[in-house]
Amino acid sequence: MSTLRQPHGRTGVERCADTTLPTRHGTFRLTAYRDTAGTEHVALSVGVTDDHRPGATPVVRLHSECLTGDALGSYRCDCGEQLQHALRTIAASGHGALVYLRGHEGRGIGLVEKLRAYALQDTGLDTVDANLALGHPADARGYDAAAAILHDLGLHRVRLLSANPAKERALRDLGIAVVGREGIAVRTRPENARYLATKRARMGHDHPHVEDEWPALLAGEVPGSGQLSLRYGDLVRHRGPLVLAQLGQSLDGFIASRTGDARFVTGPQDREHLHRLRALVDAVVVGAATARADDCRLTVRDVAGPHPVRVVLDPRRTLPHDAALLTDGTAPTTWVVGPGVDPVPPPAPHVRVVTWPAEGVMEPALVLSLLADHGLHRVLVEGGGRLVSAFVTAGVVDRLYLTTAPVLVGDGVPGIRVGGEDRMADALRPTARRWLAGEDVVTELVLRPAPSARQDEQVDVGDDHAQPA
Ligand SMILES: Nc1nc2c(ncn2[C@@H]2O[C@H](COP(=O)(O)OP(=O)(O)OP(=O)(O)O)[C@@H](O)[C@H]2O)c(=O)[nH]1
Ligand SMILES: [Zn+2]
Repeated sequence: MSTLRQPHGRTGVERCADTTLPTRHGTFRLTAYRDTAGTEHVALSVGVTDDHRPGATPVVRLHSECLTGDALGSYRCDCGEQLQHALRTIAASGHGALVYLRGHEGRGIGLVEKLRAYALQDTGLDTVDANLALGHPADARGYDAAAAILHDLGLHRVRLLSANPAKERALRDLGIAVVGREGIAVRTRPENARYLATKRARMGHDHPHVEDEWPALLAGEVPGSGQLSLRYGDLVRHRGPLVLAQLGQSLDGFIASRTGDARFVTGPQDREHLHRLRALVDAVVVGAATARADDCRLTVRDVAGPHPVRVVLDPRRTLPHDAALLTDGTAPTTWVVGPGVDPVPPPAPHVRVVTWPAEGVMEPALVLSLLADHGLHRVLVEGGGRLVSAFVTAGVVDRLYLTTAPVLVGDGVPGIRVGGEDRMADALRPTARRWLAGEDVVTELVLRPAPSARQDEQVDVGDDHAQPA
């Protein structure tokens, strides 16, 4: 196996080994190359065979080696997350390749020089000026070997995963037809914010960042394959009524202590996630007991976005008149009360009182149809545990977001409870995706798959270890 490929550029490559590599994203074909300068590279591919069958345009990533980011998990750059993200995207596409380019370390200046550049950045220089101060170009990378590898694999026409227009231009010049290019948006962290900003401001990078992704999602678009798009894209794409439910509970299944103290079971990242869900729905629904206990406002504060209508289900009219939902006019409140006398004094102008026609339980399906009558079709059921459990048990919830915090409460207000089964095999085990939110784990359970939904339980939606930037 030793074909020398030198079709367009100066540097050619020789294919040296062909094997497989099982990874967390699935098993890739792993092809090793040595270029004419002696540098060794690898390509991880799926659905790429030597008989070069035509098909959908493959997804390709040219990944520049970054020891600190890829192997050591550095947050100074976004390489590690981009690498995992790209492998996942390529695996999910079923047809594509990631070319891992050695010799590109530090944008081609090498590891030691990159670390010297880091030291200069510690004194205030940005990533471009640090390179220049060391006598290097801002970017010393070449893509001849990458193009030769793509040609060798039969990938002459590609969709490129990159925010760097220079990579696209280089590949075009080397005979690869780039029919699309899409950046990989990863979360900006305090540690890499300046680096990412410099890449955009001084190096022509043009990919959406999480900060840019969110406004697009709010506007009803799913901008690429960034973390937020993966997490919330399905909700944005969803047409028609949508019912979400959310609970944050301890590992042993409680949403509050036995005195009702619920501050705070889960951490700030879960709160941010909850606020994103709120911003993506028309209405949030809580039970009166929760509204009383937490005196919650149910508005969107941790992220940008519109406030949903706040709906409180209060069959016995127990919500006090000074409850935040009745006094804070930031967002409209719909107070659904059981039959009886009208509230005295009359509620504030932002409160609409809706009288439930019957005494007793407010059936979830009927609550949803009442909300639909008021134009509220996308609904988030937020608590407490009994209300969320009732909606889940009634089979009306599309997705349940259950966040578990590494805390043991022992006794308290129960979180999710569904009807038990005798046999484990009969237990509710829906399709699930999960991600870390700081210390907590968010699990998304798809209780009612949308007809067109992808089976994407393998999708890695990224972890939030850092505080929201
Ligand atoms: N010299 C230098 N290199 C860096 C620095 N930070 C990251 N790198 C290197 O930059 C390379 C990655 O390039 P980036 O500019 O982050 O991204 P890109 O490959 O141009 O664009 P994408 O395709 O969108 O990822 C890796 O080889 C890193 O080692 C730095 O501060 N100085
Ligand atoms: Zn890096």
